[in-house]
Amino acid sequence: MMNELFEKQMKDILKDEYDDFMVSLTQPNIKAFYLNPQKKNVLDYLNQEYIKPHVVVKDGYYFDYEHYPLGKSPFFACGAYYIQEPSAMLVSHFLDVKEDDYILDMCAAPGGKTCAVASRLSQQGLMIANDIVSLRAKILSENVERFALQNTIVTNCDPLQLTKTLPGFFDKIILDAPCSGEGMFRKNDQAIETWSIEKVNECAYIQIQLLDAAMLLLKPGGQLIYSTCTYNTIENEQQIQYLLDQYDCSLIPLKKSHGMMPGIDMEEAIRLYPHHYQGEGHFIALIQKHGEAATTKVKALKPTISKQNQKLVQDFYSQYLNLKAPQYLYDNNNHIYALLPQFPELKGIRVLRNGLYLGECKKNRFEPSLALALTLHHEDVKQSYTFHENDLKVRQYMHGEAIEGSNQKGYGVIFVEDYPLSFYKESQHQAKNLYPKGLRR
Ligand SMILES: C[S@@+](CC[C@H](N)C(=O)[O-])C[C@H]1O[C@@H](n2cnc3c(N)ncnc32)[C@H](O)[C@@H]1O
Repeated sequence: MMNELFEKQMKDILKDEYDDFMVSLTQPNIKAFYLNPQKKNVLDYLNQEYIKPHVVVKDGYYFDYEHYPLGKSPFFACGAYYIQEPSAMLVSHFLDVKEDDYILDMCAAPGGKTCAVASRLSQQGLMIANDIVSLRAKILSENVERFALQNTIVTNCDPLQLTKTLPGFFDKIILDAPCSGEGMFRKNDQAIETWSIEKVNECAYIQIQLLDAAMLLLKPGGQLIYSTCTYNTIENEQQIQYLLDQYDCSLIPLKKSHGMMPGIDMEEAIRLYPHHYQGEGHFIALIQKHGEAATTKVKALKPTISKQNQKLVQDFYSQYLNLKAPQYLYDNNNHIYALLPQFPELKGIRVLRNGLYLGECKKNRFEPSLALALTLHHEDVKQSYTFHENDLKVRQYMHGEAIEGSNQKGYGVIFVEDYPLSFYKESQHQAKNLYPKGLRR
């Protein structure tokens, strides 16, 4: 049952379009995905019959999830694509990403925008993806791993904490704010049930704190993209107006097409309604912070690793990979990460992932991680098994079974077509399963 206050609000906003809007809420929602630019030729392996290019997002596609459940394909587990709602995709689409930008995704879980944007950055760029809720930050971290991102740090904190450590540090900030979720009513019945005007006001209060924090964290000359999946003006245009009144900044106009509507008395912003645009409800605004860009110096995170653990990692690389071990290693209680030199020290902040997690040193050996496997190519590994997408062995492996082997003893990688799925460990003609228990199905 729709809330009467919500209905009145939507009538005020939409006027004679209100009935069309209500009809659109009874129609099925639309699923979409975008390709991982780090994984080549993925489209060649997908069934074109069930996918259709997104109207504006490069490498974005709609798909027929009833007939083609892409979330269940092993390609999904290989990080070949990310499944994301087609309106949400526009946020990263409208952010002008430079390869070496330093970017913060303040409210990042489960990671739809983080993965889209960080996969467009080079190894000189940096993404810090944060979420305040620890369980959600963990899911974010798993998605960052699946997408094979090496330039990304995952944190779990109140973004206000970051303002002390990294003021004026970021070229771009994504603030996909927690909101009252009116735009999700078609997708999620719970969103309807939990809506109230009190919730709108609570969200607006948190959004203001986050916007103030974002302005502190942003470099002069940097850009902030703000989005919500809700329709009321309190959480949208009024928040942007607050920024324009309080800070030296302006709106960058977003190009509208395919039924994207302007903000209310705010032409530069975008409103998405399901009766106009193929996707759920959304609001997006892009803000330019004025001022001369200056480089903020922050303390870099120092690589630290014992000689013994470094040797274990190097021995693993020379024995099993055709790659040199990464230069900057960081040892957190025998869990080894590959840092990039631009990673800042984040004292007092809960960090879940400091760049690429390589694996664990234990009992005088190095055990490689899934995260490392997911970054590899055929030519990077000394031994491997490659299967077609529909090969029963892939299903068996993902289920946790060992598979019959014919390679040398030791570690290798299972590939599904061109994409790594997991390490295995061979002994006695068996490729033992190293697919993490939590992911088996
Ligand atoms: C709309 S969702 C983000 C979706 C995400 N950007 C994506 O594209 O996958 C909002 C997120 O904000 C988080 N959140 C709520 N309050 C927050 C706060 N004060 N600081 C940071 N994150 C917060 C929630 O846990 C939730 O994961």
